Amino acid sequence: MTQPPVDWTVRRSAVDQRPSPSQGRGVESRAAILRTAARLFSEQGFTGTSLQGVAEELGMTKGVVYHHFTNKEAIAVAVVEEHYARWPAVLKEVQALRLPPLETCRELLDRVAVAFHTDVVVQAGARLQIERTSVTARLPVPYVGWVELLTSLLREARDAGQLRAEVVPEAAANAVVAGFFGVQHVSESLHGRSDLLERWRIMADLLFRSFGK
Ligand SMILES: CCC[C@@H]1OCC(CO)=C1C(=O)O
Repeated sequence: MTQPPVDWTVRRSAVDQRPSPSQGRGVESRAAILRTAARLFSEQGFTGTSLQGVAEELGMTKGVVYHHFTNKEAIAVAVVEEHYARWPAVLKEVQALRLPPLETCRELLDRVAVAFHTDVVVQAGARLQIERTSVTARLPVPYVGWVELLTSLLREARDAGQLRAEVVPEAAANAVVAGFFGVQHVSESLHGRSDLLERWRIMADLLFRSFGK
């Protein structure tokens, strides 16, 4: 059974979001602004990044940036939205492998770990969520999409007889989300995510071996 589409619906912020351009140079400019802002947010944080700084990095005027985004908060919301927008395609790729549910969980998060290791938009989204109280706009609610999806997958694993009898799918899903979040945060804080994949492998082995029969 394929999982219901995860509700990664973004809770639209209070920030006025300009409509995304539909074609041509506008699309490229908006994408370039997001990539550059993501790099600066990831390196310097939300308060350490200015819209002026994003424009200067791109060799653009502030006016061009304002054409796409009403303010720095709107850029931050768009970056976090792009962070979450990565996951449905990863889920679809893994589902196409038609693995058993527990292996689908593991494979999915192994690929998400690679994205946290290499994708600056994913990295920026994670940092902005940690700094969310400094972002004066309503960011998407963190973690809940993953808890929902992993609970669904682990219920399938239970129903397929893959889980030990005492493993409660929702509790296990929350443990996986907390474990993944913690591993990527510790790796980023101590080693700039250089050892993220190894740290995740160790955590995932412990978690998934404790779930399985
Ligand atoms: C997959 C674990 C949860 C994930 O880890 C970092 C982060 C950023 O907030 C997450 C999220 O909001 O879903």
